[in-house]
Amino acid sequence: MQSKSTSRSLTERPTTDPTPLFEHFRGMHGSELLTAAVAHFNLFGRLNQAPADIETLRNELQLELRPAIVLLTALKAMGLLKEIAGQLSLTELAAEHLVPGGAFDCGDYVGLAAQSPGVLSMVHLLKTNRPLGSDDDDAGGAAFIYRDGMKSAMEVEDSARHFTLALAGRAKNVAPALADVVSLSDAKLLLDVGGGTGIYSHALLQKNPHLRAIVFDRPQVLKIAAQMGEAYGVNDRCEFVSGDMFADPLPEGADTILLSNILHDWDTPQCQQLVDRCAQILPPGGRLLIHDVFLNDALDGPLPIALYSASLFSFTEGRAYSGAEYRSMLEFAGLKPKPIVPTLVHCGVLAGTK
Ligand SMILES: C[S@@+](CC[C@H](N)C(=O)[O-])C[C@H]1O[C@@H](n2cnc3c(N)ncnc32)[C@H](O)[C@@H]1O
Repeated sequence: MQSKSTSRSLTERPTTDPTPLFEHFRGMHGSELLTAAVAHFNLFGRLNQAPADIETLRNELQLELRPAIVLLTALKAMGLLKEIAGQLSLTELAAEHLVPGGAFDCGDYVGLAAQSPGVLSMVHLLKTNRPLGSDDDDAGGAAFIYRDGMKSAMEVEDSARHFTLALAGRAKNVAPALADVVSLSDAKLLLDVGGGTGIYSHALLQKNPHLRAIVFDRPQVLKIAAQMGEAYGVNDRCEFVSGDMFADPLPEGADTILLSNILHDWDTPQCQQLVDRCAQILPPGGRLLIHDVFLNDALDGPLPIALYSASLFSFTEGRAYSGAEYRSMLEFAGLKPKPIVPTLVHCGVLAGTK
């Protein structure tokens, strides 16, 4: 076992900001969604006829609410659609360049990508509203999410390891920032629900020598979290508890609960269920920390978050939510939201106190 003196540090931020790398990686969803709208859904031709509200549009396009929000949010963030009093219409840019038959229409040019594998896959996902890997018997199951009855990659050692370690790349960079901006000087026990690598807990433990933590996740994932905890020298104050965050009792006694990159994996009823479950076990004065990305309250950007939302939509049953959406979940659960504090890579922390 590594001694504390040689443990790796999670208290120092990286020298350079890795955010552009994440933006380039997620940028592919921009072309997929634009091409889908132009060449598969004829969205610009349709909206050129008349403005429409989201319900009308999604009925016509045969889209459920989650894919419709993902697609329309991205197009608004690209400056192609605007929404006034609930009515979606074309911006000047889209009206001039994306309406079929227009003098300066470039739709056929965008349509060159119509049959590319990424676009076809996105169109399929938008139409079916099911995450990658979840329905195909030959696929390994959905990444990052597990609930009763679902085929999940997180239940199988190799795939759980693969997906969990992939998230370590972001966590190592962002966790020092989270530990910087969240003051846990008065906290005693942190519960990290769906903690994954546990790196956010490990950073908070390194920053707060009096703190103890419980990382709660699926059994195969916790193998990685325990190895990480050892490397970061915090396992004497960190416990690893396995369970299903929807069905099993959450470990009690924590004054602080962390939901880091969890709610964006789920649709709104599951998000509310998780926030409620966390709120129920907090003592008065306790806090729930939502560490995530945040769309504008009008669901019209920022573009990097709108494109990340498409990535979340593809892999999971969730999407990116706005601060307003999260605040209403907290308030519904009886928690008082505080202002969002940025961390890194477009993430921020929104605390709700009981
Ligand atoms: C996107 S990852 C976030 C991991 C970590 N909190 C982070 O920010 O890097 C989602 C985590 O939730 C866990 N998870 C998904 N469904 C779960 C369930 N029903 N019960 C417990 N953990 C679950 C996954 O195994 C995964 O580690």
